[in-house]
Amino acid sequence: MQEYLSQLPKTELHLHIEGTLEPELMFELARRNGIELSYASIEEVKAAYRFDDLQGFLNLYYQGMGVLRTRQDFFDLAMDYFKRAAGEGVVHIDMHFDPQAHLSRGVSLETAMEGLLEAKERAERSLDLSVGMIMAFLRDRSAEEALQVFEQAKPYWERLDAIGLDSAERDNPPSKFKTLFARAGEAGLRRVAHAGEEGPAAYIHEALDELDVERIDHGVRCLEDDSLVERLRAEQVVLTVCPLSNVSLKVIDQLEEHPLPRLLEKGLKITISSDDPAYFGGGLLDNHVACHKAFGWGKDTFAKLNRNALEEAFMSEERRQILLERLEKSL
Ligand SMILES: Nc1ncnc2[nH]cnc12
Ligand SMILES: [Zn+2]
Repeated sequence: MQEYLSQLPKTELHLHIEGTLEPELMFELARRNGIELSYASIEEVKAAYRFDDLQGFLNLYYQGMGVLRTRQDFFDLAMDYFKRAAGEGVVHIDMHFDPQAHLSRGVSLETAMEGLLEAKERAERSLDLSVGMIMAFLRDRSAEEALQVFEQAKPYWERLDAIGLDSAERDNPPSKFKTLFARAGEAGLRRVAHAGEEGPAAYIHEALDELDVERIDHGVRCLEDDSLVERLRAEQVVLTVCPLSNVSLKVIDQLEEHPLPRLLEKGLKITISSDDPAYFGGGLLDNHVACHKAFGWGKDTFAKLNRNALEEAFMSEERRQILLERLEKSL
């Protein structure tokens, strides 16, 4: 099965590029930029990656990305991940990135954008990988700041696929960002949002109704509301579920208890992703292998999850057709 899962062309719709920062690269970038880390060794960093909840993780995630200073750092971060992902059979990644987390520590939008865009272009030329760009906004910061950053990013709008909404979900409802999402829609951008990870099922309804998003990142708490489940099924709204992330952040106790099998049984359009692979114990292939072990899923289920992801990915129709055909041949 491991071999089948390795060669299966896999598509990831939910990945934070800053969450791919492996401790080894963190140390290298710290050295390059003359930054003193609060960790003495790579082992110490890894030992710190035990979280009680989303906020516990976010504190380390924002701290870790402090080593990213130059355009080259952003390029290296992304390229490092793209190579690893392509090496394990990932053919497409829709990548979130968090400009506000860099602006707030004095790193310009241009520095982050130029480094990430260069890595995307290099990967698309030199690896068998396509990359979608999702500019994410931090929901625990103000709506005014988000709008201001979105306007500042105008020179890059045509190179973005979508905007997203992430960071601390509790008490930061989607409706807070209604104006931003309307503005992004007018600018021709697609929209996605994290909802129903730690926040209530009502936030999923709200993201659909008030932000007009086309997919929900996580969404696992939809099961608390039968009418919502029925709506997600009828509209075939894609959920980008992140199994290892949910275990790491204690959204669920253990993978065997994850609602994924129930979500599939209910006929929802499910995909799986790695979220922040450097922090949550593995990339997209590891998530596949863990689900196989926990749920006993066979080839058909994994084919379906990746077909779903390919159908919804931010990529050209030409590449989608090529990859869909390749997926069918790999079965
Ligand atoms: N799992 C997650 N939820 C919310 N915001 C995030 N930013 C990075 N990973 C995240
Ligand atoms: Zn996420």
